[in-house]
Amino acid sequence: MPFPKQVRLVEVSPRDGLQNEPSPIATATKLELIDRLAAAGITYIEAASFVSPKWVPQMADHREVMTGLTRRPGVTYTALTPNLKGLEAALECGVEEVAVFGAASEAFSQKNINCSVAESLARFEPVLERAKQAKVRVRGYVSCVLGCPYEGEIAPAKVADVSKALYEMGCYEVSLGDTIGVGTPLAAKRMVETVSRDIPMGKLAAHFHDTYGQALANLYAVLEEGISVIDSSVAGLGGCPYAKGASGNVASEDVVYLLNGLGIETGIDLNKLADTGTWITQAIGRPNRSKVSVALAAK
Ligand SMILES: CC(C)(COP(=O)([O-])OP(=O)([O-])OC[C@H]1O[C@@H](n2cnc3c(N)ncnc32)[C@H](O)[C@@H]1OP(=O)([O-])[O-])[C@@H](O)C(=O)NCCC(=O)NCCSC(=O)C[C@@](C)(O)CC(=O)[O-]
Repeated sequence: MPFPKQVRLVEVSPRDGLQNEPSPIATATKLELIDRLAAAGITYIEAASFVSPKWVPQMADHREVMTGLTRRPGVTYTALTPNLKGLEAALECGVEEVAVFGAASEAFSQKNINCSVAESLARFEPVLERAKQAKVRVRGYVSCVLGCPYEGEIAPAKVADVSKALYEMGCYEVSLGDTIGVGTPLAAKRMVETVSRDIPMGKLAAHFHDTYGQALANLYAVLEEGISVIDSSVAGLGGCPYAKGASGNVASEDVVYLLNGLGIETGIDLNKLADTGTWITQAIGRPNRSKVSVALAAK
């Protein structure tokens, strides 16, 4: 299949990128990050997470983040909502889109959201219904699509089952998460090919972590399959608190550089994005894991 002409980047750094940070990050820093990302041309930003502050303390300021945003036209600001409680709180903050998050692994589902995969799907149904009433779109995540920190290998058929359930429930897009970044290109290709038997390719997104340095190769493989939505995180920030060994998401700057080289449009200003990566890593005292950002800064 030819590469897509355009790719939409879903920037997850304010949520996935920061959620695992042990020291509190000021709300003002999060807001500045979100605004700098939008100024660089990112049109879809996952800004916060309406989860329990006991589980993920770094996301405890979700209300302040969602209500403190400077909303730029053409940019969607979204948040994770694992249950009705989270959705109601997000709606109060005027959120226009949310995401539910499930897993293809039973053990990960228990560790991450304290319920089985079947229970999670039952929990998401009223979230989807309420969101529909409120005219709020819902994205679905599936974690551990290429491996689980507790169960090891995950069958593509299991990924397809959970993805199909989310899609049929009303999620407009399903994001396939290699939570611990263990995937390799052939496995990524086969997984996407299996899931796309039930869900149109245009409704799938790739959410790859770079723990084993394979994320860009895996993205290239699934772009060839027709994937046209990619989740990424500036400076490669990221990691899930409930996935031991999970490191950062693929760096947005590296993805944009790859896509530019392939002649695929994103509408993103790479230099501004790289500056944002340099700024946030300095602000929170983390190494910049984007090779492109580091290379551009050294020029
Ligand atoms: C899902 C729950 C809440 C279930 O947690 P639970 O303990 O089973 O829930 P509960 O309904 O029994 O409630 C327990 C307490 O949590 C509160 N509570 C209940 N719901 C909420 C809420 N929405 N917001 C705020 N508070 C909430 C509730 O009010 C109560 O408070 P208490 O009475 O003890 O004071 C919990 O397990 C949780 O918050 N987990 C967080 C998981 C998480 O955020 N993980 C990281 C994101 S997922 C990810 O990173 C993967 C992804 C998406 O990036 C893709 C990939 O890479 O694979």
